[in-house]
Amino acid sequence: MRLDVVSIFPEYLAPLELSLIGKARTDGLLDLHVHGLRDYTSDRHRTVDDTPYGGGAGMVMKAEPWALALGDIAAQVPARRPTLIVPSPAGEVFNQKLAYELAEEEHLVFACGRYEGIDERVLEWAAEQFTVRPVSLGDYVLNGGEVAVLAMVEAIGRLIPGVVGNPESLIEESHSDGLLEYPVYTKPSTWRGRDIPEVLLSGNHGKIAKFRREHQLRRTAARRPDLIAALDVSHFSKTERNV
Ligand SMILES: Nc1cc(-c2ccc3ccn(Cc4ccccc4)c3c2)n[nH]1
Repeated sequence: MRLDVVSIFPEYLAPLELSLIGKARTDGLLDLHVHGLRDYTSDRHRTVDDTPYGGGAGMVMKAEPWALALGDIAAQVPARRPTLIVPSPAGEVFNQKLAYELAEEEHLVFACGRYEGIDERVLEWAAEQFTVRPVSLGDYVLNGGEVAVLAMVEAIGRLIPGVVGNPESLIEESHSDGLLEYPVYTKPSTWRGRDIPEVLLSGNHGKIAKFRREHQLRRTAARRPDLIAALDVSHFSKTERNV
């Protein structure tokens, strides 16, 4: 997968050189390029923003540098129609389902806005050669798109085959089956007077699976009842429907 990120703070994306995503890049599983938007300006001050039409506080990102940057990227990779992800408070909310969907794409481009956002005409112009998707990280306000891109690239990148060492770990984690994950424990079995659930020492894999499933259901019901409501009844066994 090819990924391009455009930002006025390219150094903000440095964490993507670390850990699993960094290794995936050196292994050639992810082809990630970060671009500085100011490289697509032509004035002495490398201007990327201006005052908003209609008035109001703050500044808006000018369209031309974005069109030059995105046009350059699209020309570099004559792939199938790239998907342009535009982090925005006004976007569809990112979740594991969208992460899986985007992990299937050949080429993702991320446009990190700042200030009060990007001139809307950029998204209209980009729709000619990109599939444009405004995406929110959640219902809270950030100062720009970079943090959202770090989160999305990690969530998407780890789903690419070969990035995560043991693909089985992708199956049991939170949200992969619509439920939150069960509690996990490791040595020592007694820690500061606290024991782990005895069943986990039993070696009885059926009982352990049952314990874990029950705790997924309890944890999800307690912390995220909205996820329970969203699940189809076929997701639950007959006994679980009465939990
Ligand atoms: N989930 C989520 C995403 C964002 C986000 C994404 C990109 C940008 C670019 C500028 N801002 C600042 C901003 C704050 C409020 C209203 C308009 C712009 C951004 C915020 N906030 N929260």
